[in-house]
Amino acid sequence: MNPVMHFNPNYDAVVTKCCEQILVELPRRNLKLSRLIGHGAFGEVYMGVLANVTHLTEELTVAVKTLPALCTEQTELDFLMEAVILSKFHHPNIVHLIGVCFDSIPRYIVLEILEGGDLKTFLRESRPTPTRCPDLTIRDLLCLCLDIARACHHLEEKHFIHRDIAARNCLLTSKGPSRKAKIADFGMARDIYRSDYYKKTGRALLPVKWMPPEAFLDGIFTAKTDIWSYGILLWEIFSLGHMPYPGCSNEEVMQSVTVGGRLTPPDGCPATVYEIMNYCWSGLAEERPTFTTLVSSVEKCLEDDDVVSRGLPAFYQPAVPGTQGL
Ligand SMILES: C[C@@H](Oc1cc(-c2cccc(S(C)(=O)=O)c2)cnc1N)c1cc(F)ccc1N1NC=CN1
Repeated sequence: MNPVMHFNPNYDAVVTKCCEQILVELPRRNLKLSRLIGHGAFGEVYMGVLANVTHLTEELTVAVKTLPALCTEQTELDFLMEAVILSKFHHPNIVHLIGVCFDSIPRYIVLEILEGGDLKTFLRESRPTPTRCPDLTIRDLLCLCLDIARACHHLEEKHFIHRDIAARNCLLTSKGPSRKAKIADFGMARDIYRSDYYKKTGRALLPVKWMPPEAFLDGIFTAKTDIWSYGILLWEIFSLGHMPYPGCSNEEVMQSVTVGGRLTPPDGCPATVYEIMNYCWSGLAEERPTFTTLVSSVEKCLEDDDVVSRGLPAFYQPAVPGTQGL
């Protein structure tokens, strides 16, 4: 059946109307796109310059998500829904939505630019090499963990399930020591919210390696889903951007995790940090911590000199840390 037939034009008209009241429409003439940053789920993402933002700032460098002119109504609504979701959150560790240009084609979502780029790329670029010591210290890594824990705590307080907490969906304000990490992509939550299950339920498209057993076995998503994913994100950060369960297929990971298999600690990972990871990976969802607990646990690690004073391995072995029970 043609999926478009499912549309209830009244519903979509209402959604569009109410969204217009929530979103800040920016004058398109004030926005100039410059270089291509990359390709998002919808279309291209550009760096741009927004003029006449306020009487205080003449020009503002921004990131612009574009929606291809040729797209379905479903994709249009997905794009709109993503902007609505982003507009709901105001937190120092969640990307800020500046506004939209929805008045004509091509449609734009205008976001604050995070010039440090995505967290996964940053971690991989920070790995020591035979000729270069590690750029990052344990303290640096823990600060990144704390930033995202605070963002997730904000979502938890608003009873919002993100469903895709992962390094690829986090960005950095800069690559330097003053860097801040922010959650900057809500695509998974948007798709489920719009019940576009067909987009995500194909297991190949689900982030299985970041999901707890009840999610990939029974499709059960709760606040405790994000807790498990956050534990995987901790492992991504302390492994400096390795793929979790390296070399394993989604099927192999599901089989192993279901019977208690877990990731082993990355090289140089402090025992107290690995304890937090395992707490997040409790098989029973109700035994996992809250983000309130996680924020204070990571803060405690930052205050513990025995933890933060440790160095990272001088030279990372190419062989990625193994995994238990796989
Ligand atoms: C939508 C896009 O948003 C942004 C990307 C970059 C950004 C991302 C990568 C590199 C650079 S940079 C250092 O070249 O300016 C800037 C900077 N700020 C953004 N607000 C994004 C958000 C994410 F959560 C994850 C990845 C991306 N994208 N989309 C396309 C590429 N990355």
